[in-house]
Amino acid sequence: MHNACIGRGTIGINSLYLINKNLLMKVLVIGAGNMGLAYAKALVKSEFLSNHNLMISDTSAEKTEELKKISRFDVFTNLSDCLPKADIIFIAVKPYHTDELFEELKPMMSPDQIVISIMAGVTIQSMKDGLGITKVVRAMPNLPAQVGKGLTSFTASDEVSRLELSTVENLLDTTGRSVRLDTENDVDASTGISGSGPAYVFYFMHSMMEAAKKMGFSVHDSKVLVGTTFEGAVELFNKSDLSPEGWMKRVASKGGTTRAALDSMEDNNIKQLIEDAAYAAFNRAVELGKES
Ligand SMILES: NC(=O)C1=CN([C@@H]2O[C@H](COP(=O)(O)OP(=O)(O)OC[C@H]3O[C@@H](n4cnc5c(N)ncnc54)[C@H](OP(=O)(O)O)[C@@H]3O)[C@@H](O)[C@H]2O)C=CC1
Ligand SMILES: O=C(O)[C@@H]1CCC=N1
Repeated sequence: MHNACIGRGTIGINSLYLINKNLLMKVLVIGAGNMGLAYAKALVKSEFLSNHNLMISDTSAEKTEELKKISRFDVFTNLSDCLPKADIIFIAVKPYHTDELFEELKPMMSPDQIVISIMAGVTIQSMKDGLGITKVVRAMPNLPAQVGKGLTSFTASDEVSRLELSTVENLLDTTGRSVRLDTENDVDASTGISGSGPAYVFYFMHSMMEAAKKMGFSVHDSKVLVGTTFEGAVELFNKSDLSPEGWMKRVASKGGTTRAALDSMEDNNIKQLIEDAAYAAFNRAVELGKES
């Protein structure tokens, strides 16, 4: 059983003190890719950071030049120019870049800095060893963070204080909701559900769009049919306590069209295949942890 504490992305009374305090802190995001940029954009829009307290760094000069033109944050190619100024550092590079990155960061790190890694599978111990610090948060967000509807699960090393954890939670909630978990194994498990999960949804959407196109719909119309169906179903699901099975029963009439589709899925054991896929992602996260 996973124990979770779910943040809603809203600002509580206790957070007011933190907001004022946090306006003074500086955050650095390393890696301006899908996720790093999603966090950077959400953080600069939030109440927790004032302008130019958000720094972002990427190895690609082309990317940093582009970012300088459009962004409200300070952009760096050289980590030595920004890392020492940061209180909180988000690491958003691919797991296979950790060795070279940690080697570069280690001599510049200071013990008060808090590192929040969003890298799949990279363990707290490997970050402590690789960076020579103790305050480490291991987080697993997902892609809807780009539109403020993300889900970030996280757990932290014992050295991160309760107040620091509240700050971290506030920062994570800028991209949606956060779930605090007890163990790193829970974070690996959540990687198999919410971290990788958007891709499973897109897989299902793609399959439905392919079927629609085979039935003669244009790409545009297939997108509208599928996208609107997902949007409506998710809204129903989120706005009630009814289980997915309960909702399935409401759609399916006895002897009707939906029953025919659901029977076909059952016959093909789709449920088991999806479960296997989620476990494949979970197991891969554990494996990455052993490699890190
Ligand atoms: N994409 C997703 O849905 C999710 C991803 N994650 C995790 O987020 C992390 C980032 O993924 P994603 O954003 O998709 O990856 P991206 O490849 O989009 O972004 C990573 C960026 O970091 C840059 N980079 C590489 N090394 C360094 C370095 N030493 N210093 C600064 N920048 C560097 C890369 O440059 P270059 O391209 O030139 O290498 C790239 O621009 C991964 O570890 C992944 O596990 C977690 C949850 C969801
Ligand atoms: O595929 C990956 O490894 C990352 C982690 C979760 C989503 N993307």
